[in-house]
Amino acid sequence: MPLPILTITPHPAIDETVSLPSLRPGAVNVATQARRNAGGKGINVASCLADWGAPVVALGLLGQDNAAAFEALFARKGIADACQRVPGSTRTNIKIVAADTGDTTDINLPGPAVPAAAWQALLQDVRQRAQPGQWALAAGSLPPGLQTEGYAPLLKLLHERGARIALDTSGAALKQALACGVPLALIKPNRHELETLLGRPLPTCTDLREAARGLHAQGVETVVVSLGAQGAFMSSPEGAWLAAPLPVKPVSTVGAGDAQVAGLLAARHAGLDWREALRHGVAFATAKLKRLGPDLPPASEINALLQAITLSAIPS
Ligand SMILES: Nc1ncnc2c1ncn2[C@@H]1O[C@H](COP(=O)(O)OP(=O)(O)O)[C@@H](O)[C@H]1O
Ligand SMILES: O=P(O)(O)OC[C@H]1O[C@](O)(COP(=O)(O)O)[C@@H](O)[C@@H]1O
Repeated sequence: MPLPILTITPHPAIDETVSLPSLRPGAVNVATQARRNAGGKGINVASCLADWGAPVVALGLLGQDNAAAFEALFARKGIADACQRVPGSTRTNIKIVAADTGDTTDINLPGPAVPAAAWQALLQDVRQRAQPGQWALAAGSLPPGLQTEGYAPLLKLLHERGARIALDTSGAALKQALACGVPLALIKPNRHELETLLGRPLPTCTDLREAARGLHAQGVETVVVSLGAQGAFMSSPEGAWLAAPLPVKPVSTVGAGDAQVAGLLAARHAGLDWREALRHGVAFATAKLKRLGPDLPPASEINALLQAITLSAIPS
């Protein structure tokens, strides 16, 4: 029985997606529809992994007053629910999808402050569950109460337990996590997040290659940079590649990055190499772009996308 993938989401969200014909700031905007679903980075990754058939345990911190949407998602997909419940409600993040431009505008709110005891309980649970060689993903921003110490205690714990650590976060949380010196198997910033981290623009593949070299020197095994409509870049111990985007008219870009992380993890969990992992990442993300919410289409659709992906090797 393969070890399940652990996803750890300290700051989940209910995503409220509001569809508009066009977004006019400062005016009255009349929506054509709205939908709410359980989300947040590690939750979305768990959801895609479960759709693909990979075993997954969701850890994190859920507000006890509106946990039902998450519980329903976990039950529907057979995701093991190991989330701590904290006082209050999980935050709601607003996603505005404008039909005319195809752009999505994200308004992400802060969740309730996390009591120290809930974070300690989460760390204790991770200590008991994580096994040598097991894939564990820490994902998303950090809620009020956790921003000072950041991801460091969690990453140190996972490293002590011998887990293979993937991290998908941004801003100060990413900077702090890299500074704590724990070796990471995978990070997946988007281009903007990596530019913010390094404080310089990274417009070309050469710039991305150079940036990845610096991250490898800091103990990051593989760096995947999602490039939106330009595809995705990977620098790994097996080589560096640029994956061309597949032609798609996105229904919403929310969760595309999370689907990409799920594809990367699904492939590595199945014993595939990094090159195949990049292909799975792009296929999952492309499939996700075609739909709202946290679900992937059936495996047959993903497999068809996998056949269409082209990778170009980037010389070192
Ligand atoms: N407009 C698009 N056309 C084709 N592929 C896209 C498009 N937008 C995103 N993707 C795919 O989805 C992946 C993740 O999207 P991206 O927006 O970069 O992630 P994030 O949500 O983390 O910012 C990209 O690497 C790419 O493969
Ligand atoms: O953890 P953060 O950075 O606050 O972001 C949370 C938001 O990101 C999402 O996980 C989507 O992320 P991606 O579009 O990068 O895949 C939403 O479900 C959620 O509202």
